[in-house]
Formats: sequence, structure tokens, C-alpha cells
Amino acid sequence: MANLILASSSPRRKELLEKLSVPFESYSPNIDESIESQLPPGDIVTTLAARKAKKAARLYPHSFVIGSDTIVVYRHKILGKPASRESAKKMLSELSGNTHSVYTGVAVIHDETIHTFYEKTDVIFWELSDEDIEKYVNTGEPFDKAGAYGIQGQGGLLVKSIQGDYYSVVGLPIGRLLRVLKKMGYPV
Ligand SMILES: Cc1cn([C@H]2C[C@H](O)[C@@H](COP(=O)(O)OP(=O)(O)OP(=O)(O)O)O2)c(=O)[nH]c1=O
Repeated sequence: MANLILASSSPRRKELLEKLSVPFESYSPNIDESIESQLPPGDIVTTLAARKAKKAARLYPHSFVIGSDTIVVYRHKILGKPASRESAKKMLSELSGNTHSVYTGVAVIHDETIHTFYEKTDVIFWELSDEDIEKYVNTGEPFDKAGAYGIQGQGGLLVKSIQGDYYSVVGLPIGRLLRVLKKMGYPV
């Protein structure tokens, strides 16, 4: 059976891929994440996902290699991972009471074939007081996450509703990924 490789250092993506109940290996790709921010968000996340997958595919020829990337977009502005406490607070106060979009791009490489797609999920936040934001930043959750929150953790308390794939917000749209893997001939 061909190997399955997850080109990611994210523990969340690992956990999500485990839901497919197939064995896989993880590889942490170190890529240059700089990109033209004027590109449409779907192009940004699929380009970065492909960079991660291509890097790993060189080391694992003939395997099925998955790369993924997640960004948060609010009023045409990209919110990545906050670099500081202050920037986490600023992001959360912007998201407070408003709707933003989470884009996750996925790239799957097998031999000479690459398949990319992205999912967009709209997320509505509750109104957050300064105290709510302070309390949430103190959990430490914001710092390795796009948009400064994790819906799967305490960050779930900030979320009023979502429209789209929940798992895509966490970092890997596994329902659609499963179908793409099947289509590409992976025995799953
Ligand atoms: C919005 C949101 C993001 N995130 C995470 C998913 C991603 O791991 C992270 C965005 O950063 P990414 O650069 O997409 O991924 P990563 O650096 O964590 O991992 P790798 O590049 O090695 O695959 O934000 C959550 O866990 N929950 C959320 O609700």
C-alpha cells in the first residue's frame, strides 16, 4: 500500500487525519510562507498548501502527500498567527460581534499529480468585552492559531455560529479530503 504523508507540524491536523483510520506519517515542512497578500484568499491557502506538500513529496516519492494551510480573513484583511499578546487582543477585538471567513487550502500530491482545493467557512463571533478578551488571551490558546483563536478549545465560547465545514476551521477539511484521496486512488 502506498504511504500516506501529512506534511504538517500541527497537532490538530494530525488528530483530524486520524479520523480516517488509516496509517500515516507526519513530516514538518519548513517553507517560506511569504505570499502576495493581494491574491484571492483561496489562491493564497492552496498555494501555501502546495508548497508544504511539494517540499515533503521530494522526500517521499510515490507516496500520497497532504499539505494544508489556514488563514482568517476579516474585511479583506488576512489575520495570521498573532505575534504578540497585543496583536492577539487586537485581532479578537476586530472579530468581536462580527462575521469573518476561515479559508483552509489542501494540496494532495501523488506521483506527477497534484490536486488542490479550499474550503471557506463563515464564523460569527459573540460580542466580546475587554474582560472576555483578556481572559481568553490568558489561556495561551491564541498564539499558534490563525485569527488568534481555536474553535476546538476555549475559543469555542467566542463563537455564536458557523456556516461551512467545522473541521476546516480547525485546520483540515477531512470529509472532502477523504473523497479526494479516494478519487486519486488511495485505498481509504
Ligand atoms: C481559526 C483556527 C485556526 N486554527 C489553527 C489551524 C492551523 O494549525 C493554524 C494556522 O496555521 P497554518 O500555517 O495553517 O498551520 P501550522 O503552522 O499550524 O501547521 P503546518 O504549517 O505545519 O501544517 O491555526 C485552529 O486550530 N483553530 C481555529 O479555530
